[in-house]
Amino acid sequence: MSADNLKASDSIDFESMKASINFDNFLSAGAIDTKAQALLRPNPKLEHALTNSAAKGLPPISVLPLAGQYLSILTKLIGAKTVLEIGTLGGYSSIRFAEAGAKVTSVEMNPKHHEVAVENVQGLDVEVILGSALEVLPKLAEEGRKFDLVFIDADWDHHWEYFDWAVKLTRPNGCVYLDDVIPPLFKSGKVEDEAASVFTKIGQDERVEATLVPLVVTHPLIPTPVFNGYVLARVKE
Ligand SMILES: C[S@@+](CC[C@H](N)C(=O)[O-])C[C@H]1O[C@@H](n2cnc3c(N)ncnc32)[C@H](O)[C@@H]1O
Repeated sequence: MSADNLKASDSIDFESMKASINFDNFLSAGAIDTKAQALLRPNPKLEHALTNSAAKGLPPISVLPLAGQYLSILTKLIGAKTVLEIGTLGGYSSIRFAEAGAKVTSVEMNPKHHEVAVENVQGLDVEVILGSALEVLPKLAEEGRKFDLVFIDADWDHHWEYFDWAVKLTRPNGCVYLDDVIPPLFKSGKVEDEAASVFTKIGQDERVEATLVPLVVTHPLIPTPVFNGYVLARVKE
């Protein structure tokens, strides 16, 4: 469908909409992102976490500030008091959840990342468990642990396995946030059936209702806008 196929209506600013339907608009993603930074407030704990993580040689792959703000808002909106995070890195997103009022349990397999995260989350209600997620999550389930929100942000090869455990570990009407679901679809260079299977599996999972939230994101270290997205699932009662 081209922009010209769209019908004008009294309630829609059709000219603006037409102007916004242009593939080249993606080239402005960086400028829009820069403007949107105005939504953020200074946060010394987060700034310290980034500086300390960089000084200790951790990769700059924590959630971006606006995404962190989103996680904070989501935590508050659903009144999450307990958050499970898979993939801690230096604890940037853990800090977001904790400052939003949740007790955070975060799982990290890399000892160096674990050590830096423990430094960065000092003073907050964050437990960083050192271990591989597929070993730690069954133990948490055995202990009968349940969380209000599970945030999955580790490697991309085990999305379904993490999601499956996350659902088991989420209380009824809690939610699972599975990050970075778009880039793995391009792993083989094209979006093929088998790569889409995480959507198929989640779609067939009667324990949840879920949706894809697609995003265009910009990262200071990546020259082009990135097509990314996450799955947000509600665990049924
Ligand atoms: C993208 S980073 C997490 C970023 C963090 N959530 C943030 O926003 O600050 C991914 C982290 O997951 C960890 N990781 C990867 N595979 C893992 C696994 N199987 N179990 C636990 N942690 C894992 C990596 O070592 C890395 O620190």
